[in-house]
Amino acid sequence: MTKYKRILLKLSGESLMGSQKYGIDETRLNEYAEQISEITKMGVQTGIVIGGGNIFRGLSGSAKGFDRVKGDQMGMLATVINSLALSSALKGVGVKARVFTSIKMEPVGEYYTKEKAIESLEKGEVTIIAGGTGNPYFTTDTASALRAVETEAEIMCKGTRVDGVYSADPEKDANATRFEKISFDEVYAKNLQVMDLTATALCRENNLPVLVFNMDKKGNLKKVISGEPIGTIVYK
Ligand SMILES: Nc1ncnc2c1ncn2[C@@H]1O[C@H](COP(=O)(O)OP(=O)(O)O)[C@@H](O)[C@H]1O
Ligand SMILES: O=c1ccn([C@@H]2O[C@H](COP(=O)(O)OP(=O)(O)O)[C@@H](O)[C@H]2O)c(=O)[nH]1
Repeated sequence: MTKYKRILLKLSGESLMGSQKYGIDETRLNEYAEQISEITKMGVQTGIVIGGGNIFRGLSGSAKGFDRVKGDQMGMLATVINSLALSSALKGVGVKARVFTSIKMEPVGEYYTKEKAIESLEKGEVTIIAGGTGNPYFTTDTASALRAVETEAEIMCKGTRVDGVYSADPEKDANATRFEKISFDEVYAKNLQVMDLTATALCRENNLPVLVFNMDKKGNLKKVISGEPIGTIVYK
């Protein structure tokens, strides 16, 4: 028995770098594919939105003098590169995956519509939605929240490289403590930076819970789906 029938999994682009300084670490990519394969065997309908921070971030581009909109478009294209890499790794472990893009670029991926994505989920295909929201000034966390709500996922599972939501950034503060659960209002009041405010607001308004967990530990995704107490649940 699984706890969820349909999820939206957000994967961090930055985590895909693994031990590298840039780009895609194949070992990490294959580990992700294995973990996703495990849960598809359990029958969970899985939508995926993946970031692009391992390749390009619009904000860091504009800090170097890039036009922000062009930089964000480069960032969105980076998420397409990661999505193609993930679909190929999934194929390698025998999992059927389909890539949709929020910006028209057939035949790289099919142009996204809610209906086509749900059809793909219902067929049991891993449904990867690339290209962020298609708009600049947003993040892939916001794209994940949006696609989760649109495709009627029960939960957004945010796979990161930390064990959940902490009282402070655990990568910077060794005394930070982890919450087992926390409300969107508290995340906002305490100014916790685990997800941007646009994404947080979208989840809160649509009553979409978010589970933040460490995707870099093998077997964790299966634990999430089995309902084991892991990570932090953010709720309304
Ligand atoms: N209060 C917090 N709790 C957990 N993580 C936090 C917090 N504040 C900042 N972070 C950072 O957020 C990151 C998780 O977000 P994620 O979207 O996966 O990363 P990125 O934006 O680097 O791709 C963690 O690696 C952590 O450093
Ligand atoms: O709807 C979106 C999603 C992403 N981006 C751009 O794509 C980059 C990569 O996404 P993100 O930083 O969210 O990826 P992650 O942190 O998950 O690696 C961002 O910096 C933005 O420049 C965007 O413009 N609109």
